[in-house]
Amino acid sequence: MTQPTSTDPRRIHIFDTTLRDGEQSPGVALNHAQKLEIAHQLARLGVDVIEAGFPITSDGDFECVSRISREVRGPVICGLARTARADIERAAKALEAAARSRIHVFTSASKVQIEHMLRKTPEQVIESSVQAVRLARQYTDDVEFSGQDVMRADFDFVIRLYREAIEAGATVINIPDTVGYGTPQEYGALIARVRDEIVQGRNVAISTHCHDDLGMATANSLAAVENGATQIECTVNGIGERAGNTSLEEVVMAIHTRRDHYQAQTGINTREINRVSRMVSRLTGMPVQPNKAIVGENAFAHESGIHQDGVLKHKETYEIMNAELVGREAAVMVMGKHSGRAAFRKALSDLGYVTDGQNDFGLNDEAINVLFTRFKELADRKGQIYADDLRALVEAGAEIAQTFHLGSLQVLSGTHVTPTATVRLETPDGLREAASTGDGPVAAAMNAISQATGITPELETYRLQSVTRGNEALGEVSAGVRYGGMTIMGIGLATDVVEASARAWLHAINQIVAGAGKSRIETETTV
Ligand SMILES: CC(=O)SCCNC(=O)CCNC(=O)[C@H](O)C(C)(C)COP(=O)(O)OP(=O)(O)OC[C@H]1O[C@@H](n2cnc3c(N)ncnc32)[C@H](O)[C@@H]1OP(=O)(O)O
Ligand SMILES: CC(C)C(=O)C(=O)O
Repeated sequence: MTQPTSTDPRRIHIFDTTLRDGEQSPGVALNHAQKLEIAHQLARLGVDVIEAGFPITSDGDFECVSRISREVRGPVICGLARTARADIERAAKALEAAARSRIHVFTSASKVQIEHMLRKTPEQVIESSVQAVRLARQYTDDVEFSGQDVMRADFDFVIRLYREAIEAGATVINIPDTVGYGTPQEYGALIARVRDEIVQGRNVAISTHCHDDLGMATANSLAAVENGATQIECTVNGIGERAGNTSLEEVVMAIHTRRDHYQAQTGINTREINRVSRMVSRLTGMPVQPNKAIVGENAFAHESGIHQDGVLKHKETYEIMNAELVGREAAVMVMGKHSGRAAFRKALSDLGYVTDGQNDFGLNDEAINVLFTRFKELADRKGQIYADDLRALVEAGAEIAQTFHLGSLQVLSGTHVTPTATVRLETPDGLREAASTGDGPVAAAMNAISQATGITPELETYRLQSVTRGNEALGEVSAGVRYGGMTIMGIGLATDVVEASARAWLHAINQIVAGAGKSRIETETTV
């Protein structure tokens, strides 16, 4: 076996407590099948330890830890226990079938918890902890010891408590900031003290267990790594009691991405991170916030034109890690009102409308500019623009040179008024305006356009469908018209169905103009 050298990165063990502390999230209760599914995925992810449950809690929890012990191979399987004999014996029983098992014994370290919750003296806490660790060691060589709430405890007492636990046989000492009170500097300093005063020279691992009450769980865990911790307790998506625990994905990717700084590595197969995140979110019913680091929907998305342009030119301008590395698709360009021409062009190219600058669909630079203006108008109203929106946009508007552009449309309609529409069209020769009534707002808009253009086709077919998602979905109108012996299909697209109808009508008229020639329009306009 190769001996590690002093320059090898330190190995940080990932202790996953999604199934124990994570399940303590208010409202979450996983059944056996769900826990087993998550445990198998955690094994694929490559965590070092799975805290499978707290077996004394219920027969169900006991049975679940037993099943995971029987069926999941790879990680150490751990069960939680208070310092009570019954808890330890129950945990030991549940872990019997595990290939490698750990009993995790915990007490309390802070004055407030010792006095008001345990109702013991500090000496009694030390005594019961020593007894508990010794008992646990009768069942396994791997015993973890925790004193809850260390960051609000007297640090001299913490040092005494942990020294006694190590003497009694604890092999991992976990330093929990149970209520998320510590700052990175304070927590790091305590870990350094534990390392220097009681762990130095012994085969005992220092572990972190941080809560996110002040949003510092990840920073605190990493501060501990900088000061000698070699195990991080964490949960997928950071779920857990109250504001949750340290996020597994955050610490793992921080250590990976900043290995220059931490000089450390984990055994996690990072490509499984996204899968486990989605699984835990689905099974717990806890959605992941979109801006959540690493696993949030927006974590690898770029929406603003300047960022999109930068990323298209060189990914590293705005990315510190590859999305593929955590099992996600390459960075996504979200098309919206902040997007610029570079991203718009790329999106059209991805959809096959522009290839290597060549123009397969009649999309020359001018056409792209026209579409881009239309895209911005749509984005202002609709927010996010999806691929289907872009397809519809191109197919509705790009293939012909438009003589008439819809400048504005106003429609008055209701239960006791005659529907009336006023349109303003932009043409190469200036503005044209007209107003008209109709049986409904759509007919009024079409009549007004016909008046303004001087072209009145006959409407043969009319179809309205929603082409995209959400409340602000684009409506696409296909209007089949007859004019001069020809059937022409006009397509119109807008979030407003009357506007989509007007655009379809105008699209058909523009095709008529393109086919018939300018003199014909002028003639008809004067009629
Ligand atoms: C920070 C953490 O996440 S710790 C883990 C928290 N997780 C859970 O509590 C989930 C599972 N819990 C349960 O199902 C129950 O609380 C049980 C089964 C553990 C205990 O249930 P009960 O016997 O009804 O006790 P109850 O929950 O009301 O009170 C907890 C008892 O444990 C004692 N206790 C708390 N921590 C410890 C400890 N580390 N060691 C020994 N006793 C402890 C309390 O002092 C209290 O004892 P008391 O009843 O003599 O006052
Ligand atoms: C059991 C301990 C480690 C715990 O969950 C905490 O202190 O938050």
